[in-house]
Amino acid sequence: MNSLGKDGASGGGNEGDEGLGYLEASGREGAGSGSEGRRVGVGGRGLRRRVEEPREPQVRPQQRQDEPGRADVPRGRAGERGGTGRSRVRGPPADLTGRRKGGGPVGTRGVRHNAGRGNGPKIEKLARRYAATLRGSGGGGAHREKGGRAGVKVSGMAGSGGRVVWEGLLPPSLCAELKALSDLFPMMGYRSRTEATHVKHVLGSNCPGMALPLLRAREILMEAVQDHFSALAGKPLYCEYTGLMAWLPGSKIGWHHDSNADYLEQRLVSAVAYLGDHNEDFRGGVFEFRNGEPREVVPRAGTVVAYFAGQENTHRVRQVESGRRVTLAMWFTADAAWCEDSRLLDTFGELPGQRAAPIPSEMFLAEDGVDSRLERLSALGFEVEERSAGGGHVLRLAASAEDGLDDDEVVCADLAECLRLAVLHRSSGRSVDLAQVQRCLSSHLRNLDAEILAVWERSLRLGQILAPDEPVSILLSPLPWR
Ligand SMILES: O=C(O)CCC(=O)C(=O)O
Ligand SMILES: [Fe+2]
Repeated sequence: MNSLGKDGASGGGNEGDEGLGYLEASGREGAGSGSEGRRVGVGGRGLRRRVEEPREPQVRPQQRQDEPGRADVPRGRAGERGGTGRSRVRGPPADLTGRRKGGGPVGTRGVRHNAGRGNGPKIEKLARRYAATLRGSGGGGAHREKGGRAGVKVSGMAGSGGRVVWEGLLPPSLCAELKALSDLFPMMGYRSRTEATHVKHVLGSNCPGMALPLLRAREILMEAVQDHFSALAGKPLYCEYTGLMAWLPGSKIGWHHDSNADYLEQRLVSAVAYLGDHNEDFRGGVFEFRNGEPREVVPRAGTVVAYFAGQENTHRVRQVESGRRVTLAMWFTADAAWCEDSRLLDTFGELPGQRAAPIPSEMFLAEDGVDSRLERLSALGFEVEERSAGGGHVLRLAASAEDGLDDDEVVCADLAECLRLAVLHRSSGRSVDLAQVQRCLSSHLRNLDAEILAVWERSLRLGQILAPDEPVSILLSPLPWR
């Protein structure tokens, strides 16, 4: 059993999970090739394929006993995701996907990660560092906060059991990078009409360098949470889960607290960073506590809400009406056995990317069979055609009347490359042709991957691999064509 298998947003897992099976899976991107070339983009109805049972556990639904949202969310209805009126790309009907087999939440009380495997000394080092943080905080996290983080506004601490809102904790450029990253890895989330991008998905992809901004943001949140909550909890905290979440139209979550199931009981503190702005990037999706102050958190890029994961912080997220609400969700634990760093280190060893294998397509299929990458491509205004001869995909930016530009197309190795080019093209503007983007991106990615290998070698601890002021950019930095 791969220890990382007991992972996922639910933090629990299923008996019999194969762990990070996708890292060893042989399934190629674009399975189903060999058929005639066909459109799979806008209006192409997605890639129809019979789906193998996934070896990677789907990120499981967090079982919320007290969540009205779960029962009334209809699952598996084709064409239901989104609802923004944009053109839809549909995949095979739900009965062909079979992808949730064995993926439901299973109580795993007593199941623990084999976190110490090969990492005993590293964990001790971590614990020592956390203990030092705790001592350094002078027993008053809140006090430090007030004088602390330059430019960060703090609210909501008084009498709220440690509940805190940091405004401007993540810089806008980092939020933009993370939103782009969420566009690039839109794997199915642990809740209906959501997408999730866990740090392991990025490290295990063929571009581990893209994990840099995620690790940087993880570090910023981790430090803030440790400063504030370790002292309040009276014990050191470890990061237990780090993932980007994209909430699509129709998604919501009813009243719940974040440690409300057997397999979530290790969770002590929750932190959610908002990466986009309410009423600009999306409508709806306001966060609300049932009691106490602050009662409501209106998402703004860079704002972080953090709170103890117990019942005293029962909360909900109101339905997202339109757009894409992207967050960075992190949970923290006092139980070293659940430390995410050690699970990632177990899986990737000293050098991420060395065990990289394509993430199987099943992980991108929603309950209604929609391939989320195709949906993203469609939303960005691209079509994809799967080629029969020589494999690969043709990525096509359809000219629209407003652009006054010709159709532009390029051949990509797989859907992951299609998405990278599409996202980057969007961020660089339509005057750039796709072939130029492709040329620049491939050298940029080589450099990035070399960079992450270098920083990984410099430190064993994930959260320390980036110097605090090191600029991090995967897509949105000035690239050669600008
Ligand atoms: O995205 C948010 O604002 C909170 C999400 C949440 O409550 C959860 O994932 O448990
Ligand atoms: Fe929650």
